[in-house]
Amino acid sequence: MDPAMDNQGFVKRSGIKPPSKINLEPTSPRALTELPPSGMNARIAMSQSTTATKHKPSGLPEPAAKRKTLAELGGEPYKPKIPAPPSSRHTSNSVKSTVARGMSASLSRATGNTVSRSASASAFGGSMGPGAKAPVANARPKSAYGHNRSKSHHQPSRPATAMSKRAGYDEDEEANPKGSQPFLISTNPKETLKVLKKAPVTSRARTQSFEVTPQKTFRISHSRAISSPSIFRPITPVIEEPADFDCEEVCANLGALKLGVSDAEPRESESERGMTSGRDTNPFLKPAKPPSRLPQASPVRQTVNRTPTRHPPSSTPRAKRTNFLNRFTNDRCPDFYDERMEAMETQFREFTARMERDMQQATDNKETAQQLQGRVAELEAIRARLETANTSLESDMKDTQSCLNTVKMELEMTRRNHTFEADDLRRKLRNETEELEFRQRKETDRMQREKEESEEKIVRKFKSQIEGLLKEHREELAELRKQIDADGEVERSRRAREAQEKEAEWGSKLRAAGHETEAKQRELQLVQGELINVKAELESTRNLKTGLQTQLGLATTNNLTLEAANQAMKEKINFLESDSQAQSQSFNDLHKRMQDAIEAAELANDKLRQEETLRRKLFNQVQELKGNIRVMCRVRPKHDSENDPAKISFPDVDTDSKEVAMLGPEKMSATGKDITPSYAYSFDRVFGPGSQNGEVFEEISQLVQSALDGYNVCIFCYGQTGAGKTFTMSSADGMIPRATAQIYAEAQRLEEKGWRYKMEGSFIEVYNETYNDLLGRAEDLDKKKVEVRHDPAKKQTILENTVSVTLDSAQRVEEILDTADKNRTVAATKANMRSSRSHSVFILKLVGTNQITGERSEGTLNLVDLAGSERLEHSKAEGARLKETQNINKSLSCLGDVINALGSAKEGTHVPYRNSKLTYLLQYSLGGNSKTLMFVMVSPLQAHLQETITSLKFATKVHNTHIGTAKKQTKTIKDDKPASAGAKA
Ligand SMILES: Nc1ncnc2c1ncn2[C@@H]1O[C@H](COP(=O)(O)OP(=O)(O)OP(=O)(O)O)[C@@H](O)[C@H]1O
Repeated sequence: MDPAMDNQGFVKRSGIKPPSKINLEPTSPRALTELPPSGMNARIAMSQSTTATKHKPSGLPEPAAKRKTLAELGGEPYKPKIPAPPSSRHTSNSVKSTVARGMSASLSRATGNTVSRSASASAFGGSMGPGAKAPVANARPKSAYGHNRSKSHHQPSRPATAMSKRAGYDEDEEANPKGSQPFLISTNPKETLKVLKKAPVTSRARTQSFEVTPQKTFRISHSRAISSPSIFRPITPVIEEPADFDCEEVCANLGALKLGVSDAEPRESESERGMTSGRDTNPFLKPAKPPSRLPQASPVRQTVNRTPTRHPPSSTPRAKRTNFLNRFTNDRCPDFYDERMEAMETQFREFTARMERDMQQATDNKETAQQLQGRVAELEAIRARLETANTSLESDMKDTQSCLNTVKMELEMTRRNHTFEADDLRRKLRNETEELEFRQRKETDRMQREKEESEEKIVRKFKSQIEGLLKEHREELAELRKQIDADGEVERSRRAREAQEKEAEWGSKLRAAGHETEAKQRELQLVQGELINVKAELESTRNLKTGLQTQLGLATTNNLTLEAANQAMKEKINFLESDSQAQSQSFNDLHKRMQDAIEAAELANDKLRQEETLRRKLFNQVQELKGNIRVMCRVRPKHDSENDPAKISFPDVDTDSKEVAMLGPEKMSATGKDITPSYAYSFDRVFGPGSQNGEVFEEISQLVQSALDGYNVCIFCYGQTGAGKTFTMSSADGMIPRATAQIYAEAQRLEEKGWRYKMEGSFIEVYNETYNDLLGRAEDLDKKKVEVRHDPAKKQTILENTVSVTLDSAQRVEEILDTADKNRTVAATKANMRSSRSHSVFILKLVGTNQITGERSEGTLNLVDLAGSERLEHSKAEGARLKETQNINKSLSCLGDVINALGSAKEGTHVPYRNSKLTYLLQYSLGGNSKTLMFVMVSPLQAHLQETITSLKFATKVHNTHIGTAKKQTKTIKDDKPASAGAKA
């Protein structure tokens, strides 16, 4: 990793400010490494350009780039070199490379022109010392100069110049018998002097001067025209001497020539101008002034004056040559010599001054280097400190990490404890709610009893009062009758007495009339005539008497009646006059009490209705508290024919009956011990093998009640084949008949509270992902296409092409079950074992209306007997069985997915109801608006243990799912619209 990045990270963590990047750079080993010569120039250029912008933390001067001198390259100990001025560093470098190239080229030429490039390099090395490399790498291969140099490398030989031919200097050949031998000149003056001292000088040579221009010319020139051919044959240019070469003219020209100053690029000129350009192109004949193309830096010029005093004795050919040259020069060009000497001295002084400056700068550089080393040491110390801090931070981080892990573990523990506590609380809540429910039920029963008792009491009381009143009235009437009878008797006897008196009166009258008649009879005779008259008169009198008697009788009767009536009226009047107040008071009281009793009965009824509503509400709240998805487990008993029972225990059978534990087969543990794995599961209720259907139904009866109250309820049995699903759900005393019987009884009971229920039942089978109507005709079973549609607005499922039976009596349920059973039996004969290979769904729609309260409720009860789950590898099913098993497993898995999705508790989560026909059919009976109860059926056999554990795991997953709060589907009657349904039976 980049240390700077490291440091930044460290700063963030520790707050210690790291040194700046620039500050660190010198500490890096690379910064301290010497660059190879080929990289020098680039480095210098870079440092020059970047130092201006870089931050200098210590304020130290930028150390001068250390460059190897040629002497260093040659393996000599370091000596301060004359540095070029900063602005001309690049140029100096190129000068060096040019020098090197020039030298090696010259060498190539000098050694018979057959030396290869490597040979020239080795020659350079030989000259400069071991280990030195020719700086060819620095050369630009495509530069014009380089190109020309390359050309010159391959030149087979330097052609002999006309001048040399013409002059025919034997001395030259003598001094340098192998031809012209150029000297290799170093930029190091001492080196140069050394070379020059060793050089053989002819007696004729007076002055050999050479110059080093900063650009790329390194030239040794000598006055060839006036000296005998010397060893200082010019490297360049090769001059084509004109045919009329005149020594005098050359001297004259030399007078104008400032020796040591020449064309900056003679070689280029040479190549450009060609070797035959004549005198005009000869640089020696040009005025010697620095060309404008030269770099701004003044060229380093090294001039060695080889004065005669330093020459060897004149007896040597070299001395002779020198003397000759001096003499010649002094004789011919004294001014030029003086000027030249002066110039040389000036240059020497300049050179010395520059040497001193360079020495001073070297010393400064050393100091700077030392300071930098100190800085490097400081930075190293900082780095060490930072590393220590980093290490401590890392250890801190590890500690923090371990703390974090501990905290995480604690958090996990707390969470687990919390879950346990929540479970406990939930269980406690459930127990409490159950207790509450129980109390509430008891309270309701008690109130009901009290109400009935009070009603009975009131009725009894009223009855006795009415009876008392009636008795009183009867007695009064009897008395009145007796009195009337007695009065009638007295009247009758009086009337009879009156009649007897009248009779007696009329009898005496009759007797007197008879006496008179006898007297008169005599007289009759006398008066027989008169008698007949009298007889007639008598007859008429008799008639009158009869008439009178009849009139009397009538009058007597009338009189009696009138008297009786009169008497009754009189008595009545008397009676009424005496008791009317008390009687009316009594009647009023009686009426009032009756009114009160009726009002009390009304109030009691109202209260009862309110309590019924409250009971429903409380009941459903209790159901909600119990959870909208509840799971119960039932273990069927072992049949006599079955062997090898599984080890199943019920740890809390005496208390809650909510746990079941299975013991797995014995296993050998890693430590070599026999261990028996135990699998414990907890549900809302666990029924052992001894439980009866009635006991099971008691637990679910409340849910069935919810369907009447307007909820969608779904009860399904899940488990492997033969675990007891059908026995629990559809046997003669299973959940379906019990549920329908309860619903019917409850609907009857609710009638007195104003509820009228309409109940319609359907029985659908899902076999191989197709719907079949189990209440239709057996022959249509596989022909009729049953359609299931949904009404999302009403959240209702509509079955088309199915028979739905109205439950108008308890017997209808039995009929439904019989028909369904028959159809399944038919199907079972058609397809082997179909009954256990299909899902059967009994759907009971309950629509209730209350005319008194105006309420309406729509609930559905779904009782589902699922097909037995089976593992394919276990069943080894093939063909049709394989397809059945695959369809069963698919639909059961879809059921699991639906419950999972419902439990994800995210609003808008997609619930995959459409993935199977079963879940599609139960869409509105599973989920938010419904209450679900799952029975997981368990086989008691060891052979089914694995399948049992799988079923129990699935059930546990369902048990841990929370599917939201169910909503009651109630409306007022105004909103009532008939629910659509399938074909009616
Ligand atoms: N609780 C129980 N008490 C007595 N017998 C039972 C009980 N449960 C189941 N059985 C008997 O076990 C046998 C298998 O039961 P059942 O047919 O109900 O299983 P199933 O799970 O419905 O099987 P399938 O998935 O094949 O329909 C039947 O003979 C049934 O009478």
